[in-house]
Amino acid sequence: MEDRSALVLDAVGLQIGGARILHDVSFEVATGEMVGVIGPNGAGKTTLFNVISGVLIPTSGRVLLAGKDVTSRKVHQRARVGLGRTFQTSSVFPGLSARENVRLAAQSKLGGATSPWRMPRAGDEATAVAMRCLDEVELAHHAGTDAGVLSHGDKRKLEIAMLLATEPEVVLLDEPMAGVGSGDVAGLVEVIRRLHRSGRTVLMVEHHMEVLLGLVDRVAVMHHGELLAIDTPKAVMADTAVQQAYLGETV
Ligand SMILES: Nc1ncnc2c1ncn2[C@@H]1O[C@H](COP(=O)(O)OP(=O)(O)OP(=O)(O)O)[C@@H](O)[C@H]1O
Repeated sequence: MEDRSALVLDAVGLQIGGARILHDVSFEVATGEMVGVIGPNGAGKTTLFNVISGVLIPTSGRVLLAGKDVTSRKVHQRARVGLGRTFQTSSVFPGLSARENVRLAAQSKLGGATSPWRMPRAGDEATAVAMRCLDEVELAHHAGTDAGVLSHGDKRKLEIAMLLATEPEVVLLDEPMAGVGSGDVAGLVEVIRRLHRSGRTVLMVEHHMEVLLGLVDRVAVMHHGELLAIDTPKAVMADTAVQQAYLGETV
């Protein structure tokens, strides 16, 4: 399976001081697959994302992206191999329009220069990419709107558009539903579903269980820094070890 895997975690461990934060985590995500990551508070989900994206370097084990060992590579180097990530907290520039936000992300991919008058052609191309990405997340009608006044749901869509502008093959979504009003959930779910249908590989941490279970192909369950289970949503929810881990919490 390794050669058709977009992402491989091979016995990944992270020790900080005396604390064992991740222990022997191994799983593979196939190209085009969507996998959800769940687990009780403090289970290690964010740390796992940090290890995959290069924010943290594991103290043992390997991380492979598209077959390449990226274990010791930095965040921007992993981006070059096709990894993109959104964060729990909003990363948009509130005083810039939605289009400008995506255009800057596109420009960073197209050649680094963020000054539009120095690279007019790249600027035009970046604007075209920005409009295409905004369209993909159903936000084209807000292209000229300041990002700061968008609803939480639209800000999340904008972050996904900014991510798409960097053309990632593997997309990490960190709690995309966090802070999103109930009226915006369905639209955002549709955008994430479309990301998946377009052939991208998606890994998503999400506390909104109903949303997650309805979207993903498989669910990875973290508990005390270990991978407790990885299977279809139905099989995972029927797993007694998983139910035990969530005892006292709502699954
Ligand atoms: N830099 C650090 N030093 C020491 N302990 C840490 C560090 N970072 C995280 N931890 C601990 O590692 C564990 C896993 O944290 P992590 O944030 O990855 O969990 P999580 O599953 O994302 O939790 P939540 O659902 O609450 O966001 C927690 O017990 C946390 O306190």
